[in-house]
Amino acid sequence: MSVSVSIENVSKTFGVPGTEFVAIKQADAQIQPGEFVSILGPSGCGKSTLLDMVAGLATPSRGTVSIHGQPVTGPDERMAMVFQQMSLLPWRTIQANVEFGLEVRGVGEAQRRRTAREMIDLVGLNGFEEKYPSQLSGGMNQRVAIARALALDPEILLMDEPFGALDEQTRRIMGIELLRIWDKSGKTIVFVTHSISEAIQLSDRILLMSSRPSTIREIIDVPLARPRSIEDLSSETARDIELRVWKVLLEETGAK
Ligand SMILES: Nc1ncnc2c1ncn2[C@@H]1O[C@H](COP(=O)(O)OP(=O)(O)OP(=O)(O)O)[C@@H](O)[C@H]1O
Repeated sequence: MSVSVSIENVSKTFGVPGTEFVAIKQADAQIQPGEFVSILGPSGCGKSTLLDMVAGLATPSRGTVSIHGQPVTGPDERMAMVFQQMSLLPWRTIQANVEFGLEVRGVGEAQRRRTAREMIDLVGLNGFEEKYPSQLSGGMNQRVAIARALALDPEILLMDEPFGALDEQTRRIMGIELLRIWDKSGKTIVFVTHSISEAIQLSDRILLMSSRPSTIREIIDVPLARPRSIEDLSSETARDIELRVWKVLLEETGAK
């Protein structure tokens, strides 16, 4: 099977000569088609920067990010991004928000309406099509953001702390929903999170970054069967992974 996302020898430096600093020193990882991979690491280590480079929203200072062997040179139709901040248009209905990206792509109205309805259905928001974002909860709005990204039918869904602003219970439930959608759609998902338990709940593998100037310090397999029950997530295997991640994070932040 061909590699979906390849991150090779990537570094990222910000600033101008004299005041520049290295955010990412060296990142290497390969993500397979259909995989669910989380990026986890200390605060400010470069998780979003790495995701932005995969998305083509930032350019590596050195090295290459490729999708199926083709270097990423900018935003690409094979990828769609979901951010933590609600990026919905408040003056548009839920239906019109989900249609937005399709409209930009010039998709005809009938097709747009059909696809948007399917995606609204997929994220469990049937009946809310004519509501506005302000009439929905935070979790529901994030479902809309996911529906809008999925409407573009990307091969790779890039998610930057999409549930970071939600309470713990909603977050866990959104994770279960996301896994259901992932299972149905077969998309590759790259998911940035601060939450160790969320990474264990969701991922096939965790890319664990060091502190800045960062590297991908470890790539951790999450060998829990799917679907993952609440018991699986508090099993010895899950606890061992959590402990292993915590040890690295505390060591990286000098807090051990
Ligand atoms: N456009 C930019 N210009 C200058 N510095 C930047 C830029 N984007 C990010 N940085 C810096 O690069 C480093 C990595 O930032 P990034 O947001 O990728 O980290 P993160 O791990 O996602 O952070 P957090 O844990 O806070 O979400 C930080 O020190 C940040 O201030």
